[in-house]
Amino acid sequence: MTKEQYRVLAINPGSTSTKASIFENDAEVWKTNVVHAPEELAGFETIGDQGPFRRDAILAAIDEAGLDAQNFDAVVGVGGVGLAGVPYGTYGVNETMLDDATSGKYASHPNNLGVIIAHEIAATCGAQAMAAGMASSEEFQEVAHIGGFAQTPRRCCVHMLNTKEVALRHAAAQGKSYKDLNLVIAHVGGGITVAAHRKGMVVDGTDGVDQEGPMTPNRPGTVRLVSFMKLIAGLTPAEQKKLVSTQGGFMSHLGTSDALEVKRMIAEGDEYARLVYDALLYQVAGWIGHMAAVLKGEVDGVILTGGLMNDEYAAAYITEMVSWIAPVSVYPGELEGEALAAAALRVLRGEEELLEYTGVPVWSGFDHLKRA
Ligand SMILES: Nc1ncnc2c1ncn2[C@@H]1O[C@H](COP(=O)(O)OP(=O)(O)OP(=O)(O)O)[C@@H](O)[C@H]1O
Ligand SMILES: CCCC(=O)O
Repeated sequence: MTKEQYRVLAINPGSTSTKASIFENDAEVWKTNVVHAPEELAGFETIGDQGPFRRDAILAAIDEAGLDAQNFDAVVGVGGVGLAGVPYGTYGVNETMLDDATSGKYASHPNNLGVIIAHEIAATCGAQAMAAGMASSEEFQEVAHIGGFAQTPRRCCVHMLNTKEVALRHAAAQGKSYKDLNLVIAHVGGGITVAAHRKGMVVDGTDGVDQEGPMTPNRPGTVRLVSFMKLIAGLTPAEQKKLVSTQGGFMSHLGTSDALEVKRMIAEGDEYARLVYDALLYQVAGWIGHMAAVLKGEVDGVILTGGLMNDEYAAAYITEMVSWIAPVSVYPGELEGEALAAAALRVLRGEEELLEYTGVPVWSGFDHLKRA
């Protein structure tokens, strides 16, 4: 039986902070972004070890706000990048999912803590634990899976949660359905991904974690491989991992991953900072062109979203380069809390089925095409 009012807690752990929001039906009544100092996180050996610390930080923030941390109908965590490539949707958190998120079998990323924390908090209050917004959800067309080595297939690792929510709202504002439109959507934030959404399916997209696509504030994106091999020669695996996941992009060129700091440098007349800032935007525009080709030029709109799109200069720079493709719409920031709550509410209201996570990816390779 459906209720008139649902209360949902949404949890979204990122690399340096944990975002949480409480929704009463569609209204966000409280939100927080608990920032974790690097020295606090440095004390944990694995990302999984950070779970209790981040969970307690959220519960303390709810308590400090004088709110009830118990009476939830659902606690929903971001599915993120660390789960199997299952169809996009909203899933009940089960043991298989917890095992995959904990082991880092598919990817070890702070997002993995979303479903773990959701499960723990839901268990204390009899709420349904859910996972939504899996970046790893598999919708690629088959040709997009081929990588440059047989051993390195391409896979989906796109900012699904924010970009699909933005696309749903963009379509609705035009009196259309997301499933009617062909869109190229660039999420330009702390991480950056660019994807081709064909009639509601992400048929191709850059990989935000495996380093493909534009450079980001702290990651390299696609790099020249032979030069890269020279760069990492002599580094340990741990040093290599740190280099590619935190030391690229603005960080490599300018010593900061904060785009606002880069803008301050530019305002003080730093010409190199200007060039590097422009280069990130130039690379985003280039990948938008790539995804327009994936859609064979049949593009109804280009959408720019993410934190960096708060900067009018940045949005205008990309728009100038890609507006020949299709009309460009800018949705600065992100709607991830809203997207998580909306996913949970659709299930609670009976509008959408709560899916069962099997841990079995829908795409598992090309064996069915290979000759014996
Ligand atoms: N007005 C602005 N101008 C330029 N950059 C901005 C502005 N506001 C925020 N940013 C930048 O946006 C980035 C953060 O974006 P966002 O909040 O989308 O990232 P995130 O949530 O940490 O990661 P992700 O985008 O991968 O989910 C930071 O680099 C921040 O400096
Ligand atoms: C989907 C990519 C997430 C990230 O950039 O960390």
